[in-house]
Amino acid sequence: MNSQSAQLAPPGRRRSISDPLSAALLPPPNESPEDREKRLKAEAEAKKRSDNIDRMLREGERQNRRKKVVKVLLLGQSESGKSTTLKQFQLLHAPAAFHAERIAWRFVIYLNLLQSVRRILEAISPEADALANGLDDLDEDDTGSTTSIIISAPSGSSSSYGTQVPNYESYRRRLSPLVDLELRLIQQLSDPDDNDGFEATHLPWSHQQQPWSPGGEISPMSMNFYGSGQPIPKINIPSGSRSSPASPTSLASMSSHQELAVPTTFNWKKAFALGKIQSPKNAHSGELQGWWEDPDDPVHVLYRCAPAITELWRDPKVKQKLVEKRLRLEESSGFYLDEIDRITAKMYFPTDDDVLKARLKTTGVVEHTFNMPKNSEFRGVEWKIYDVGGSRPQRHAWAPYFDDVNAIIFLAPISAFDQVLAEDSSVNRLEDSMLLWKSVVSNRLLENVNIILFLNKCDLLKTKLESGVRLSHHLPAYSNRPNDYESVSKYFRNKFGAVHQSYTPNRGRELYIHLTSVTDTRRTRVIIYNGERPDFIRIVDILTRSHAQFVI
Ligand SMILES: Nc1nc2c(ncn2[C@@H]2O[C@H](COP(=O)(O)OP(=O)(O)OP(=O)(O)O)[C@@H](O)[C@H]2O)c(=O)[nH]1
Ligand SMILES: [Mg+2]
Repeated sequence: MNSQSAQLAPPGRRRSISDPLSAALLPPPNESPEDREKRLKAEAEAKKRSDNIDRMLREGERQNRRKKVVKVLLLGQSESGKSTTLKQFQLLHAPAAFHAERIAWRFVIYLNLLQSVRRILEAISPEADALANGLDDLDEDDTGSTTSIIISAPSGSSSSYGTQVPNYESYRRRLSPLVDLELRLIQQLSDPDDNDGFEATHLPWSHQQQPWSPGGEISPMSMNFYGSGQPIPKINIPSGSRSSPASPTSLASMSSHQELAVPTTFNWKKAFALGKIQSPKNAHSGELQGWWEDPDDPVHVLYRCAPAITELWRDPKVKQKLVEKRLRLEESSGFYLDEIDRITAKMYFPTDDDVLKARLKTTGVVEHTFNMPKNSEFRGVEWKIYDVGGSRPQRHAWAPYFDDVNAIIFLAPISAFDQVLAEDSSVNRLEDSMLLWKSVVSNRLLENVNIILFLNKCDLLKTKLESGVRLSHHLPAYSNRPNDYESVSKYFRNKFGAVHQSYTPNRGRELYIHLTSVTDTRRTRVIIYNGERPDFIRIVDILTRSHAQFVI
């Protein structure tokens, strides 16, 4: 019996018979040799199972210890390209999910197109001319906005200028169904549970608010911009024609600077993910039944209005008017006017590039998690990327994320040197970016955070400079330096670098600066991740090797 119990006792452990558990585990005194054999076999199997579980637990622990989370915060003013950068991360690390969501962007793209059309109609309205003529003492150079030209006037104040202005009434009439369509799309894209669908676009804004500076003052920067600090008149013209069915609550009363922003609480991508595709309609032919067969789908109105939109956009007189008003729609967010036929086609399905170009303002903070690919040297690393709203009323939501962030990608759209903020037309966009940059780099909470600076929208900067817009007209300090892309981009690189150098509380911090166009997938991919260990991957490398606090 003793030898049996010795045999049963796990190696290295002594059992006392007074221990009730040991006593219970002892074999029955009258155990037959067959029973003993069965018992020993069962015990061996149980031990094997238990060892397996132990092994799995140990492996899980090991993996957990190895698993690292890198938290990246996307910062920058509104329309700087944060959400677009996030889309590029999605495209790189979760392409299947990105592609599955493409169809949901169809409505946003339609809305972007409709907004471009509305802005043209506003610009060519006789009321706009009447008002512009009344404001001829306004210095043209001081109104340097390309995306915030907001034209409006008391309704009905048109006729005395009617003879001098080409009659665009036919455009208004033919395009009037788009007014209602825009309203309908906004309602659909807003949270259906939220009756006040426009809420997110109407956040209160105080002129006293600083670009963002918790606990830090904003001092005047060395860059001074013509036009900043000078209020630019905002005038509202009802965009609908007299025959428009628009109601007082319709978009006609929503001026063009008011952007739709979908609340982060509303999962609109899921709501629109599948559209109305039911496939196949006919099992034999494989023919698809889709939204284009739904007479209520927005595509039908767009399809019918497409010839008029094309005519409007190509009309030389309209083009001239846009030039006069310096409304460069090609540079504005969500520009699809060069592809009207494709976008308004009944079976239009957004491409990757269409989604990257789509504009939907962010409110709140959106978190996305990506795992590094299994075959990469950083397998096991989890990225958490936070995309925040960049307009001034949204910036208060940034600070809580500063505590445990590992890297910041700061986006400054350097093409915006001649534009003003949508939320405050007295502030030059580049000046705002500079102030924001200074606030971020000088922040003590962020002193050990790696910073990557994307000087973004370089494609637009190049086009703008090539079209003859001079940086020195908006930034006197640039003086008579060459107005070409190389010189200007180098100048901005040095300026932003110098601000970091002067204000960082951590002189040892390396700053990574890239000239980017984040709508360009190929180039952005090279910056974010490629086989040649770009800066970005060097940062991940440093983070994953050296910071114990990233281990969960
Ligand atoms: N041509 C061009 N367009 C860009 C570039 N980066 C962003 N855009 C476009 O600019 C618009 C604004 O970009 P978003 O990514 O929505 O800007 P954001 O910083 O997220 O803005 P908020 O959400 O308001 O804070 C979108 O229509 C983008 O497609 C760029 O480098 N070049
Ligand atoms: Mg955004």
